[in-house]
Amino acid sequence: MSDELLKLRNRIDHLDEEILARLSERARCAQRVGEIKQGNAYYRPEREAQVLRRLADLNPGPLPADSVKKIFREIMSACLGLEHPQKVAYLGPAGTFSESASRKQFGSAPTFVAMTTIEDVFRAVEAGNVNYGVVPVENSTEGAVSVTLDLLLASPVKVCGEINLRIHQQLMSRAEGIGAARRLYSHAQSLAQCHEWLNRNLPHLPRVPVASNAEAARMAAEDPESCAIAGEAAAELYGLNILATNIEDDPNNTTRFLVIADHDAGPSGLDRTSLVFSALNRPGAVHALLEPLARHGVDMTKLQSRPAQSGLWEYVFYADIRGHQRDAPVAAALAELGERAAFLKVLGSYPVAAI
Ligand SMILES: C=C(O[C@@H]1C=C(C(=O)O)C=C[C@H]1O)C(=O)O
Repeated sequence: MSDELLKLRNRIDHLDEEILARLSERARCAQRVGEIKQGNAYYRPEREAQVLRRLADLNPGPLPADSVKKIFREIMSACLGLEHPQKVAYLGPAGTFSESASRKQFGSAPTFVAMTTIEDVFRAVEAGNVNYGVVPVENSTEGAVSVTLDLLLASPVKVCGEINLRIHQQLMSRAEGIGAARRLYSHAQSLAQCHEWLNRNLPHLPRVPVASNAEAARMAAEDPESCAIAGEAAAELYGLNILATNIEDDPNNTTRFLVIADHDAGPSGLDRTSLVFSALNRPGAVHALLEPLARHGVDMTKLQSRPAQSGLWEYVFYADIRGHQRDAPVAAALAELGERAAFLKVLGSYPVAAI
């Protein structure tokens, strides 16, 4: 081994010892924070977002800010686990994009529980069987997830976080090439998202829609004459070879998830608030409701309508606005909106996705 290589490796060993000593000190601080919280919510998404944003700003390189955030995401995950072990429910089965989104937000320390339906995720949080739930709320190409919107209206849970996940689709199989494949499994939505790529590259391979991407990967693991389209996590879980990467037709395809809990988040300095309200059925009613937001300078980042369960042609509106409900302009605008609306429910304030 060259002298220089040896020296560099010794230096890295020494730095690792320093990092480990500091990590242990950090973990002891977090343990003490946990004792001070005395059973109140241990997970503080606003604080985690601040930590990630601050370190990304301070980052001197050469590591990219994204790598720094991922490393600190795991450090905080382990520290939170020391304070109190966390349980997170998501829309299963294991290996779906919902699981990847959950890990992106919580790191790998919690116990992740796969649920069969979005409603089961809500019920698990409401019953206190888990601390947090992760549910998809909208996709950049498919639009809103209406089941989630309806459950948010009816359920007492709060929104305490958001997660944006880029959806990358991978072609995978047990074999090392596509030659022997007789069929392709995937969820119908993923087949649609890769439609053009498939028409170009595998026009004659029969496409078989199944219940989820993860199920497609599981079936491809059992059937050597098949392949599947799913996310990277599913390939890893079922030991499949990735034959073609990122085959989705729209490279910006993103799904937004919400984190639900029995509490929302404190102000982080860069927040969003989700609300749902209904308008009286008269001309100009929606405009009158939104007017206070504009007057107080509160930006709206989403407005979506859904038919109300109560009556024919009555609508409820889901809005996301910038800012925390405790920020003065947001609080003033919400108070006025509440007076004018037939119904207003603030679903929660939470930090804008930091990772
Ligand atoms: C240490 C704390 O508890 C948790 C762990 C954090 C961390 O490791 O930095 C940050 C926020 C909390 O989710 C805290 O609240 O400060």
